[in-house]
Amino acid sequence: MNNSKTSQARVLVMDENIDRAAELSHRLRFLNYEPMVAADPQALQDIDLDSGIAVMLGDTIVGGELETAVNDLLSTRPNMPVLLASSTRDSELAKKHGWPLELPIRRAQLQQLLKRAERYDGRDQRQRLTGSSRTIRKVRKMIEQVADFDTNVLVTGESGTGKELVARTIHDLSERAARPFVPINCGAIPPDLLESELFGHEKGAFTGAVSTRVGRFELAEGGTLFLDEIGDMSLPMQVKLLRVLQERTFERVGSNATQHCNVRIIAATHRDLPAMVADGTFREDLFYRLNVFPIEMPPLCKRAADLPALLDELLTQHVPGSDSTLRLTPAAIAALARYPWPGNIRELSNLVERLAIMFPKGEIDLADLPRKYQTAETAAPDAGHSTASSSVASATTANLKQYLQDVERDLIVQALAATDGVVAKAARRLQMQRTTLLEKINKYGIA
Ligand SMILES: Nc1ncnc2c1ncn2[C@@H]1O[C@H](COP(=O)(O)OP(=O)(O)OP(=O)(O)O)[C@@H](O)[C@H]1O
Repeated sequence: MNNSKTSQARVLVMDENIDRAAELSHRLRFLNYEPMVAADPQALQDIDLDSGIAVMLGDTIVGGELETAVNDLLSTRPNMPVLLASSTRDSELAKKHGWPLELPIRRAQLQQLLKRAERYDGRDQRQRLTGSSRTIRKVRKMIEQVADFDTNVLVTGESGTGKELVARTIHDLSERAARPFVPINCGAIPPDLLESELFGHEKGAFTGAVSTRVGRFELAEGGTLFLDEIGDMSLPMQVKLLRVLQERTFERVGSNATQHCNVRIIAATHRDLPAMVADGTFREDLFYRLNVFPIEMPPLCKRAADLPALLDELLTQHVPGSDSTLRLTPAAIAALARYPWPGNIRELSNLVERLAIMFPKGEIDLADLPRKYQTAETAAPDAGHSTASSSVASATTANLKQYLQDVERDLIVQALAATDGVVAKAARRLQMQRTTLLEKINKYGIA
């Protein structure tokens, strides 16, 4: 039976395998989508691409002419969702745009991804979790796995690693996307005010309650409530929260009227909750309620391979006008890759914002960076962090060779992508000899 959609969304099917494309088109029609098949770049040009389209690729496409055509297409339509067959995941295309689609295609997965792609189309991609390192790919996969369930999620990780972004992405990909995403920082609100913030209050419920106020649970009705810094919540408040999670009901402060709520909970903390449970400062029952699906965000120093992509992303965010020529030299990027980043992506974002003000155009070289970023060795003490950051720094030093190789490989891939694979141009961009670049391309097995 067809689904109940009234207007048909277009799905561009790109596959050099004609039989498979035909079979997929048949399935798409059955699911009430309008398939348009392109088996080569010429066919792609003949297709009317005005309406929102989800793009799907067969596994033979990457590296071929179609990939170039698709890249051209996506350069003018950065919000277009792309469903990619599994064996293409390592390509630049997959890293930038793709949502993995397993082959052979199963109807349930296809339907789920198409629904998600329809919801996603047109959304601001700046909020996407940038990066293609192994850890971040794993996080992305977990987000996709859990998004469609109402399961409670606990996101852990150091401050500034992107925990809130993870929560928003889960919400955006979920069936609740059209309803509110309501964040609250439990650590920033005085304990005696947190209850009324969460549940609201009636007029006159306490001194200062001059009018009735709706709480965050009510504001988030039908959507997602993001409880940031949950580890900072007082024990009495933990008891109250536990009750809402168990019974899905609450009362405004000063009211006897019980209200039902339909809210998905995502909590986050930089604290070690199991240790807090052990020393009695966090309730074990609440911990288990929240920790149904844990996601751990890696610190930036463990995601060296993502640094160039994050810099690109943050430059786009902080530099007004997408045609800016501002970029960092390889030497500057290499220095940033050595830095331990105790403040994680937030610190990186602040730095990029500052650089974008100081150098609105052109190249930012090593000497242009604030001093503490120029060499990792001087960075750790300057950063004012104690044991945690020194251990991060020593771990970084131990992996320095691998770390720098990851960054070098990424820079080469980016330079090649930016110069359409012309090695001589890429070499100029990277300020290295063409022969050296060829050696490195060989060494890293870059296709
Ligand atoms: N993968 C990413 N790509 C681009 N920007 C990111 C990414 N992750 C985080 N950011 C940016 O870094 C900043 C910090 O992220 P976020 O607030 O989600 O971190 P957090 O872990 O929730 O921090 P805290 O624990 O301090 O609340 C934000 O400006 C966010 O947009």
